[in-house]
Order: sequence, then C-alpha cells, then structure tokens
Amino acid sequence: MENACPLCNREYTALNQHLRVSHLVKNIEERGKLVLLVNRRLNIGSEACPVQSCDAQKGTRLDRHFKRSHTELSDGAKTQMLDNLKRRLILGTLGALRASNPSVPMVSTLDLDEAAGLEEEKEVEEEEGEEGECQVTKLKAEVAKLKNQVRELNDGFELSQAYNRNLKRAYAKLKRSALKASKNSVIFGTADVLEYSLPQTSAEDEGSTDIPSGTILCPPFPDHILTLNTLLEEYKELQEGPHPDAKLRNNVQSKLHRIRNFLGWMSKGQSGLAKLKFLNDQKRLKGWVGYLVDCGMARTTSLHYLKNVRQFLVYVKETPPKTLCLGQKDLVMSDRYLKSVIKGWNRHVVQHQMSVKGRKDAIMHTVEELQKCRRLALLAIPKLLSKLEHLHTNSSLWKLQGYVAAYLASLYGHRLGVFINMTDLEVSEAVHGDKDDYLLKMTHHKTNEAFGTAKMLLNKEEYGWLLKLIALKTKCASTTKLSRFVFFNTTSGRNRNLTKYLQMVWSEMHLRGDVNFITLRTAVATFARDKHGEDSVQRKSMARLMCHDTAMADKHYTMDLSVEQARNGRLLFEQSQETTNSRTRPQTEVHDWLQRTTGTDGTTIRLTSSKAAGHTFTLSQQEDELLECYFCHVRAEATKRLTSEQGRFFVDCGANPLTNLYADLQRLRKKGCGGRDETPSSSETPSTSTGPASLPTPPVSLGKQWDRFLEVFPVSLHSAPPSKRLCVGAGFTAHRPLYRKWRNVQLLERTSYILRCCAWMGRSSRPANMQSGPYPLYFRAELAWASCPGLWGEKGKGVVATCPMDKGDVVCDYHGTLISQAEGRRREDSIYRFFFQELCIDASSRCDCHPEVDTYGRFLNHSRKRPNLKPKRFDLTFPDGPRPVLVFFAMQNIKVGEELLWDYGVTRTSFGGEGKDLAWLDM
Ligand SMILES: C[S@@+](CC[C@H](N)C(=O)[O-])C[C@H]1O[C@@H](n2cnc3c(N)ncnc32)[C@H](O)[C@@H]1O
Repeated sequence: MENACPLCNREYTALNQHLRVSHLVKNIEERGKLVLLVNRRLNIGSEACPVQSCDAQKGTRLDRHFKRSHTELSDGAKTQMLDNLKRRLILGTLGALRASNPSVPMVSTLDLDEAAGLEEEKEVEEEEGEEGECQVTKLKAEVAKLKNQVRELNDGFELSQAYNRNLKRAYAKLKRSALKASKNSVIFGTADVLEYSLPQTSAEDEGSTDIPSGTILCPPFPDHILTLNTLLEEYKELQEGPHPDAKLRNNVQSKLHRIRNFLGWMSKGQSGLAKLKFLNDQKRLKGWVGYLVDCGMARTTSLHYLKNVRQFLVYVKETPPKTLCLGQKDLVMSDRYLKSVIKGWNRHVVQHQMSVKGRKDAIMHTVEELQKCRRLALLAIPKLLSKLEHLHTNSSLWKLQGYVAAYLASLYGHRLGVFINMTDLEVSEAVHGDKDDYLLKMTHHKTNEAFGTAKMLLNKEEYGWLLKLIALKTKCASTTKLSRFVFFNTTSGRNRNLTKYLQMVWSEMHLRGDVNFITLRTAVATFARDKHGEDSVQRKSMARLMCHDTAMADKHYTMDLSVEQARNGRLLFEQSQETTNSRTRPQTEVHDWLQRTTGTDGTTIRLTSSKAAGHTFTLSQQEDELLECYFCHVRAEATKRLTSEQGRFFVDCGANPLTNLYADLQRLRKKGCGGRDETPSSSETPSTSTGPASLPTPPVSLGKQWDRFLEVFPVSLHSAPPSKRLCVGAGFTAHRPLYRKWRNVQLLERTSYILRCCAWMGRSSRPANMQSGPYPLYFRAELAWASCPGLWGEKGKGVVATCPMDKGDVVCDYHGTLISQAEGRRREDSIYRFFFQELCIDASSRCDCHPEVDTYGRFLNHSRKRPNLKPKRFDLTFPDGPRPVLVFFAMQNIKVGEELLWDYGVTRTSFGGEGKDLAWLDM
C-alpha cells in the first residue's frame, strides 16, 4: 500500500492529519518521522552501502553507487535494500528522539518494536541456524496474521473511542439530570437518581429499536469468516475500478469501514455467518438504524452509512456469494426499509443544508465589497512591488501574493487550486490578444477533467504583476532551486498558505466577514446568476471560465433568492397565467363601479367578484369623470346590441371583457389624465364613424354667444363647467343651454380621449380577441406596409407603424395556411414560410380565408440587433376547433414611422451555412 499508515496499516492521503487525529500523535517531530517512513523522502546519499560484502566508502552517492556497482542485484532487490536502509535510519532517529525524552510524549513504539524484533530474530537465527530460511514463509504468514490483528484492534480502538465519547456524553447528561433532580427534590438524593437513571443493557436489548442513548457499542466485524472477507474484497475491487486514485481508494476504504461496522452489528451472536442469513434480520436492522440515531452521529454521516449499506445489499442480491442462503426476495424487505429511512433522512439533511445556506447567505460578500477589494488591491499591488524590488521582506511578499489573489479571485471566483498551481510556464505561454490583453490557461485544478483549463483574461497591468512576481523569486528564494509556481513559497514549492494571506489583506482592507476562495467564488457565481439570469448565455460562459457546473453551483453554493428576485418571480407566475386564464386577474364588475364610494382622497372601488374579492383601487376625481364618461357612453354603446350583458365593467368594442385593469389604468394615467389637462387638437377629434352612434352631436353652428362663451370658458378634459353666477357675471344670459352645450363638447373630448388613449376600445390587443372571427386574422388597422418595391432597398417590402404602440401590444399575427414541417419542406422554396416547433405557416400567397386582404405578418423584415417585435405561439379555439396562432408582440414602445422588425432566429451559419452570403442576417 502506497500511503499506508505505519501504525495501523490503513491507507490515507492526509497521513499527517490521520496520525494526529486517529493515533493522537501530538509530537510534531515524531509525526514528521512517521510520515517519512511512508514517503521515504530521506537523503541517504552519504550513507554506507548496505550490501554486506561491499567495501564502498561512506560518502559516495549511494544511489549512483548502487546503480553502477551492484549489477548482481535485481532492481527490485536494490529498491528493497534502500527502503530497508531508510527505514532503519528513520527508526534510528525515532529512537534518538525517544532518548531525548521529548516534552510532548511519543505515541508510536515502532523503534522499540523493531529493536525487540531484531533481538528475537537474532535468537531465532542462533537457534535455528540454517533452518531459518524455511521459516521465512511461516513468518510471512505470521506477519499477515498479525497485520490482520492490528487492523482488528484498530477497528476496536475506533469503536471504543466512539463508545468512550458516548459514555462521556451520557455521563454529562446524567450529571445534569441528577443536578436538576436534586434541585427539584430534596427527598431523592443524587446517588439514587444516578442509580435509577443508569442505562440498562442486556443481550436481548441489542436488536430492539429502543436503545438507550450512548450505551451501545457496535460489535466488531467477524474477521474469521472467509466468505465475508472475500465478499468485501470483491466489492472493494468493484468500487475502486481498474485505476483508482488515492482519493477514490480513500472513499472506498471509508465505505468498507461502514459496511464492516454494519456487518459486525448484524452478525453479533449469530451462527452460520457464511450463509449471510443474518442480513435479513429485520429486528436487528431496525436496531442498527436506531443505533445510528442514538450514537450521536451527524445525520449526514449516518446517511452515508445507510446509503453505503443499501448499495452493498443490492450488490449481494445481484451477485450472491455461493454460500448465500437467502433468496432474491429475502433482501427486498431490508432494501425497502433502508430506502424508506433514507428518504426520510434526506429531508432532514436538506433542511440542514438549507439552514447552512441561510447562514452563508447572511454573511455573503456584497458586490460593493468585491469592488472595494479590487480598488484597494489595485492601489496596494504596485506599491508592494516597488517596495519588494528595493527591499525584500517575507511579510511584504505574502501581502503581495494575498492582494494579487484577492484581486483576481474577487473578479473570476477561481478556486484556491487554480492560483496555487499556476506555473511560470503557464504565465509565459499566455495568449497575447490584439487588445494588449493576455489569456491565461491554468491546467491543474479540481475540475480540469470536466472543464479543461481554468481561464483568466488579464489586462497588461495585471499580467505585469504576475511577471514581476515571478521575477521576485530569485530575490526571495532561500534555496538554489527556484519554485516553478507563480504563488511560490521560499522553499521552491507552491504557497499553500495563500488563503491565510488572502484573509490577512482582506482584514487590512477593512472588509467585512470571513473570506476564503470559496466565499469569493460563491459571491461571484451568485452575482453572475442574478445579473445575467439563471439560464442566460452570459452566465454559462462565465461558468465555463470559472470551471463550474451551474447546476452544481445552484445546489451547493449560497444562491437563495432575494426578496427582489422572489418578487420578480411572482410577477412571472402572474404573467404566465395571463394568457391562459385571464379570469384569475382582478375583474371589475358593473356593480362595483355603481357602488363606488367617494371620499376626500378620491373615489374608491372595491372589487367583489370571487377571484378579486378584497382588491380596491382609488381614482382621482378626473379619472372618475372619465370612467363615468366611459361607462355612460363608450361601454353603453359597445354592449347595447348584446342580448345578455355579463356585467363586466371594462369591455372592448366587441363587448369582450377586458381584465387587465391595472395596465389600462396605468396607460390612462401615463397619457396624462392623472392631473395634466390634455385638450385634443381638432385633427384628433374622432370622426363619428369611429365613435359610438349615440354620442351627443357636437354643436354644428355656434351663435355669437356660444363662440364668445367658449373663449371665456374654454373646454378641456378636466375643467369644470362655469357656474350660473360666473356666466351671469360674464354677461351671458342664456346660462342653461350654453352650459349643456359646453358639457356636450367636454363629453366628446373625453370620449375621444378614451378611444385614443386607452386599450378599452381603440385596441383590443389581446390574442384571445383573435378568436372572435371565423379565422385567425388580426392586425392593427393603423398599420400600413410599404408596398413600393425599391423603397426599402434590398429588403423589398416592409411594414411600418402608423400609430404609436406600447410594449406588450399585440401587433399582428403571421397569417397563412397551417401545414406540417414536413409538408413545408416539401413545397417549393418560399421566403414567406414560417417554421416553428413542429409546424409551419405558409403565407406564400394570399390566404383563402381573406383573399381580399394582404395581411402583413409575412412582410415583416428581419433584424438581429434591433428587433422591436417578438413572435409567440398561442393555442386558440376557433369555431372549427383549436389551432395554434403566431402572434407578434411589441418588445418596446414603438413610434409612428418605425419599421417593424423581428429576429428570424437564423444566422449565417444556420442550416449548414446556407445563408453565409446574406449579410443582412447579421444586421
Ligand atoms: C418574410 S420576407 C419579408 C418581406 C420581404 N421583404 C418582401 O419584400 O416580401 C423575408 C425576406 O425579406 C428579405 N429581408 C428580410 N429582412 C431583411 C433585411 N433586414 N435586409 C434585407 N432583406 C431582408 C429577405 O429577402 C427575406 O428572405
């Protein structure tokens, strides 16, 4: 085993940590020597040759000497001898350390064991002489057996540690309850309470779910059962695959440990273990799950146990060992039980993760902090560079590295690994862009398999920092060999303390909270999502630079929605339901209008329809007057031909209910009726054909008095009619008829205003309104298309707006014959065919349904960069059944005279580059 712990023989990648945590090796020197025992990085150049007969002098380079002189030895033998030598030397140093009686006591006894072993060997050698060799195989078997015992003891040791912990916890708990009891009652003494509360365990209890907390020790794995060992060995091989790396091996090791633990529990006290019947003991299984709950293990860890064990049971079920005495069905119960437990626990774990996320959210860096970090780093870095050029100090060097890393990480959010593994070569091989910038590609980082190199585009100044940092190496290095890493330490390696230096400069910049490369990465990724949108192309390209999977980031990073985002989300929900079910929006009924109340703040309308109950809105006096005008004249005219009126307050000219009250009111207010007086010019006055027929006829001939009356008391949308006193005061005698005429003119203006400015009558801009005709045909009467060939240059014909349109307005449909995609492709080429989803609308010629009208959806031209229309599919019901309709919406407010354009969604490279010569596709 490459990284096997010298004390327990298990494999570990973080050996130093393992020695400290699992074996409690506190003496740093001792730990260092034990690590050396594994990596064997010991300089033995000056040692004497270990080959007994060799008389090579001490001091010759041993490795070279070995290579050249001992050709009689195989390579394997040479390595073995050198390894033994190193081991002896290291054990010698351990012995020397022990002899120095170190203040931090030593834990390992390898040097002592070795010495004892040598003694024994000597004795054996003496006793058995030449027979010794025969004993070698025996001894090897003995060693293997002992190693097994060591492993078992280690398992036992770990378990007893857990036991110890739980015992301590139980004791503390008991102490607390004893204290409480003694406070509450003077009758029972502490001793009684303790005695009474001590957990009672017996062999029968073990399988039950009712396990007293912290009193159960998981029994050891039955090592003596060959079947189980083989089974685990095979399972291990399967899990590791053909080329396991150290990390995978570590993970598999942990998995096996959990499974062994489980098997130990299940098999305790059972017979016929090789038959694996014990795996189907439901009572015990439940007991084990109970144990996981009670032993104080974190939920996430115990979930690992459950998942690993379940996976193992599936493996046993699918590839049963020969000795197995269980049917395929037998393990189903256990599997189902574990599955249900895992499902339940997953919920807890997710809740836990959410609360961790919530905590992280609270401390996440803000955009301002990241900006401030870069601003200050930009000032500090040049100063530190010039300081280091004159006078080298390590503290300035670490600061410089901290600032450079902070600057780059706050922009790109790269992981620590990207920085500390960045090499001089990668910097020197950066691609020089034509804008004097440099593209750096870093190969060694955590997700390079999935994403390739991590990238950063640096400007000249930033790139210069890295070059200068590299140049500083010669001044700072304490060894002759220079580090090949940009963020270097003084002993020719990489700077593994970069996080520490990042934190140092972070607090120097007086920035809030704890920082590390992950917190910066989280913040950067969150801002990318928030700024550019969850599924935006920008976010994806940023994620590629950062080398992260957005789905992963969404799961693990702190990216919960802010209130603002949730608000926008709600709006989207509301909007998404607008077209499908407009009835869910607040509806204003006629009786709501009739029951409106007028107070000092204006008129209040309270909505009563079931979907809108409780909604209220307030109108100014002027709005109230306009709506009164709408109600009495515009709406009355629209609905007068209906046999049954549905009581909806807002209707369009076809008496179709309109529900987007707020949008319409907003429009009304925006156009100026919320206070600003607007008197329409004569050209804006509607002709009688567009206005309702029952509207009062405007005065045809005005007598002298009337002309003068209008001069003195001009009519406007919101002005009040003159009172009798004012009329008489101004010298008008016929107050009543003049007053009536004045009111009629104002009514006309108001009606005209409503027709012009509000969606209620002039525009029925809702896709649903297209259903009113026998066929989908919809376009705004105010539009005209420029039919003169040549007027539009190369474009041919096009369409312009002849009335202003607001963002969101329906403009027209793409009118034509609906056919299948396949049929569309079969037909002769035409520029008037619209393919969308699985369908195609053929508008090559005028349609059969409206042969007299040249509909203009098909004449809309393309713009990729400045489209103002957007097509959207609606499924509408027509008299002859449901049918999809393509509707163009205004993407923005559109002025009169603007050409209407939409993005065809085709580029020059689409369809195998069919349009590569069509420059207009790019425009
Ligand atoms: C659906 S038609 C649009 C109406 C067309 N201009 C006409 O005269 O009938 C599509 C065709 O219009 C032309 N076209 C559309 N947008 C254009 C643009 N921005 N520049 C030049 N030609 C354009 C292309 O020839 C395209 O195949």
